[in-house]
Amino acid sequence: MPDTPIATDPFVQQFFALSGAKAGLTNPATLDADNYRLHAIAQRTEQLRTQTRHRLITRGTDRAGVLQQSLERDVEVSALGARLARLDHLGPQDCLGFMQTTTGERLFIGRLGLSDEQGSPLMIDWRAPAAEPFFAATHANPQGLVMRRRYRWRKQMIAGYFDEVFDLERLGESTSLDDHSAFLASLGEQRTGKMQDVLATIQGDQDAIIRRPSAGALVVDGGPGTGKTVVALHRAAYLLHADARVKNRGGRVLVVSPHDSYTAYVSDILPNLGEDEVLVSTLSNMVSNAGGARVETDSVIGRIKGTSAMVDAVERAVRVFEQPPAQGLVIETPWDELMLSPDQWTAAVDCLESGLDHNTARSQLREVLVEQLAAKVTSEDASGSESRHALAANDQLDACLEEYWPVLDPERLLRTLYSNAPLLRYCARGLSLDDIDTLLQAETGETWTESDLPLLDAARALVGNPHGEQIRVQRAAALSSARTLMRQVVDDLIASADDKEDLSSQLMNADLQDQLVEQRAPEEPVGDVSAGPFSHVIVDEAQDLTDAQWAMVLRRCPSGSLTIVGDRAQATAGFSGSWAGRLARAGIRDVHVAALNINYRTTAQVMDAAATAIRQQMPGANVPVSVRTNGAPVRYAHPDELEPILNAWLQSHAEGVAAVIGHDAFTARLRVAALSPEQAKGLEFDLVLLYRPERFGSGVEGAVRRYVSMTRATAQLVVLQDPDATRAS
Ligand SMILES: Nc1ncnc2c1ncn2[C@@H]1O[C@H](COP(=O)(O)OP(=O)(O)OP(=O)(O)O)[C@@H](O)[C@H]1O
Repeated sequence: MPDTPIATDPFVQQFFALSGAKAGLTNPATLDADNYRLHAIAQRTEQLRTQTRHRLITRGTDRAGVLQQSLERDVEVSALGARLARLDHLGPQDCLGFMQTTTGERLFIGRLGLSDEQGSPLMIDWRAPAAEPFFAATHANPQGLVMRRRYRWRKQMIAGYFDEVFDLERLGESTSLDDHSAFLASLGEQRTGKMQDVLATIQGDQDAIIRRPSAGALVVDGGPGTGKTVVALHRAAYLLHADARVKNRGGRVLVVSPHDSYTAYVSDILPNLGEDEVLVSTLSNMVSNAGGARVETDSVIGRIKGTSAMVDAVERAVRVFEQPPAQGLVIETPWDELMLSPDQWTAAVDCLESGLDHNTARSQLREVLVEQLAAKVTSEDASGSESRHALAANDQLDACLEEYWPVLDPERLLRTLYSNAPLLRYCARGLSLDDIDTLLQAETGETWTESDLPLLDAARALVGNPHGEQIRVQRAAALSSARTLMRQVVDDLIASADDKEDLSSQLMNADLQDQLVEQRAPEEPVGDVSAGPFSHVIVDEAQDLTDAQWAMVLRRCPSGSLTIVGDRAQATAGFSGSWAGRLARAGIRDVHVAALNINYRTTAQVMDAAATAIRQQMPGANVPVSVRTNGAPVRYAHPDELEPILNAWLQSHAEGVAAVIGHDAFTARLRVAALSPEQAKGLEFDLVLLYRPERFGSGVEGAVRRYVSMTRATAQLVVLQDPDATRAS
């Protein structure tokens, strides 16, 4: 569509409310074309909203005739409802900016795509291939662009914009050359406690990672503040929209978060990108009904429970309860004594579907054994269905199953494994004898700890629901009686209908009857959504996952399509070696690594101090380069000065957020968080106060805690330490 400058047109809405230097430098007439397009977007979205609302009302009140039409109407009404919900959130503020190509075209880019009535694009969806140069063009490779403009929206108005020019000769009048300075200034803006929306300013190296195909395992490796989380979340939205493999596998994406504060911190980003369905969750929260797990305070126990040897031990423990009888068994029936030999038992087990959990396999095993035994009853004694019926209720067969394939409860199995010395020694073959003894001596309280949860998850996946068989039996009985009732109702309806042929052809349709019956039967237990499977899994702060946690991730991602986001220098337990080596140990091979090297969060002053802190223990740590070179110097003060420093900052800053890290007795207050170094991972604050960092621990662990904490600061870092303590940096 042509963008005709119409500065004099009073009906064109104005979208620019520029502040600061930009306001002074910009000639309003040069923004006419922008206003015109944004106005067109506003009008078109309003038009589509009105049309959709109208159609929804008309269809919603349609009196549909035959059943088929009524089903079609319901489907359309639900689709219209979803479309209206999307349109309600769409408007000019979803326009990220535009790019001008060497052919003179201006292409506007949006969070979603939108076309005018003739089908010409008003804005192109950011994930479409045509939008790629908007993010990817660089001075070295302008990708056919003369310039690009990125908007900075505040409260439905454009408060600023960043122009980048790639071809000065072709440039018209309408740009205000500011290259990176305005973008850099925007990085220093005060934070709100929620991750900011940065889609409009995604950088070329970040964009290239976001758009990588989903197959296999991609590691995004980068230091603090390099935009790994930004990339992770935008990649989730991109893959859901544009990656055929992810869409074909059901389009379910999981983002594994390191802790609940991170989940809350990033919670606006995906909905703002139009994705409400992505599950963002900690691994602990994915183990449902575990009764609020405690933090693991014993690091040795945490290490042991995090090993793959313990995951293997859980699996071996389940197999202990699946052993065939050593001798033949006798099953008494009203007609005869039936023999069940160990070989017949094994043959029955071989008939089971593969991949079933223990308790489901038990139900199937019972059915197979009933069939096998019923075949031994002669037809003179009983019919097939009589013998099957009797065997299904046979107490001796039940007793045999209870002995050789008992119903298991995952929680009890895990507690037994922890406390039963012979069982643990038999099952935990990959653990040293010392580790086994340590585990046997450990206190197992009533509540689980976070290090138990991956093992509990393994136990649940392998064992299944202990009440599953009971539920299946009840549901089968309810379905059977509902079907009988339905048949009677159908017969009665046919007998009294005027147009018998049409009604009977619809009602006798077996699918329809099944649907109606299903609605009457007790609900199938709702599956746990966090159990997966997911078509793609993104793991943030992946450097900290234990082998047992990786097993949890892989259980939910059978395709192995993973984005693994992390920084080896931020691994609290240390991370020597490569990503490929670490991940191979967790069972992930064929790994590709993409690096991010520019730090957008922390000023050079803070980053220098943090680099010194980490390099004391890890001389080769991959420390990123800060994009913002100016900033307040790191301030060092006595711990007693915490309150005065904090209060002075709160008084002089009406907005912004602060964090006190490492002070157990400090209570969080409005705009001030109280965190441990672990809880601070992934987050950021305008002001960070590091409380007695010399107490964060020694060696690599202590250095990593200090490094992570220091690199949370976007503007000011204050280190509060005793004067005689060694400097944290
Ligand atoms: N392209 C960008 N445009 C604007 N801001 C950006 C961009 N990339 C990253 N940022 C900002 O930089 C900060 C750090 O980003 P992010 O949290 O994604 O980094 P990270 O690599 O995950 O850091 P860490 O490992 O320390 O948690 C955030 O404020 C983010 O909004």
